[in-house]
Amino acid sequence: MTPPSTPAPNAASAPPLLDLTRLTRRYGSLTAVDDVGLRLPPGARHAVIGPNGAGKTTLLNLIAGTDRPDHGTIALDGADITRTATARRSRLGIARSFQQPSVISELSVLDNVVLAGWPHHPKRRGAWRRPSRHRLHAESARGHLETVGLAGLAHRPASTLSHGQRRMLDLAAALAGNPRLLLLDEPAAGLTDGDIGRLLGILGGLPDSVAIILVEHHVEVVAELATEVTVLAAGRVLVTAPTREALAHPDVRDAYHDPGTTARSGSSDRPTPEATEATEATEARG
Ligand SMILES: Nc1ncnc2c1ncn2[C@@H]1O[C@H](COP(=O)(O)OP(=O)(O)OP(=O)(O)O)[C@@H](O)[C@H]1O
Repeated sequence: MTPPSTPAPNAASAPPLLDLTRLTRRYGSLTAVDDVGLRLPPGARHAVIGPNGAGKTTLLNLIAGTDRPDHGTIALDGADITRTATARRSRLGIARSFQQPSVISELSVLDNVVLAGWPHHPKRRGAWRRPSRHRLHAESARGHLETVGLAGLAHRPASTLSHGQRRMLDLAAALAGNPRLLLLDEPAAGLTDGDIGRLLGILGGLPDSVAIILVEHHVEVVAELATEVTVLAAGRVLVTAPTREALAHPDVRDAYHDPGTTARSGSSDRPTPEATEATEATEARG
């Protein structure tokens, strides 16, 4: 499974898919995201890692538009979207999954995806009173359920799904908007090894037209999926580099070993043994 790492031939002249410039978000005296810059080409496979409280989720919130920066800019395809509403960003192709899967338990698995895709569907108007259009929505939703391996459970109430299945449903709902940029917040959290394997297969199989920013504590997932990694520490970019380089970077190891310099809360995600294994695995691959 080799994610796309080579930009398209005209990538040098085209604007990056996403361009973050000096992005800063403060909560009172705490600077959660501090002067962050990041450029991603279309189809990027990019991971953001860092200790608890490093600012990873806040960064995703700023990109998705559910939070606003105090300073800095966000551009999508060269257009400034810093002040663009979340719903509009979603229609422009930014989708996300959440740390806690956002699933509507009362609805069926299929209807969760239909609902998520509704605002994005070209034939959404009047679909509620036109069965043929309703069928179109259901067909594309079924396609996304197939992608995540839930097609066989389409008519089950979402409340009956396991944690791993809810995560896959959350992913199908994110895919329902046919995103160009998929923001994934700890998609492997709480998954069994088998589920993580399935997740890797699904994400690895997504087309190049979908760029991914992956926030993840499982370093082996990062090593498998990402071609480039940004390490955040106390809101700042410690390093952005190709995955193997970033995971092996001495500052990264120091940061994870010295919570006083980076982590504000807890240190459960110190990936010391995993990072070492993942780095070795990445080195072995290439
Ligand atoms: N709405 C908020 N109000 C005040 N402080 C906040 C808010 N959101 C986040 N923070 C603080 O900003 C810092 C960064 O939080 P964030 O959730 O982005 O970190 P993270 O890297 O995603 O952490 P984790 O890995 O634990 O999810 C933390 O100190 C957090 O407590």
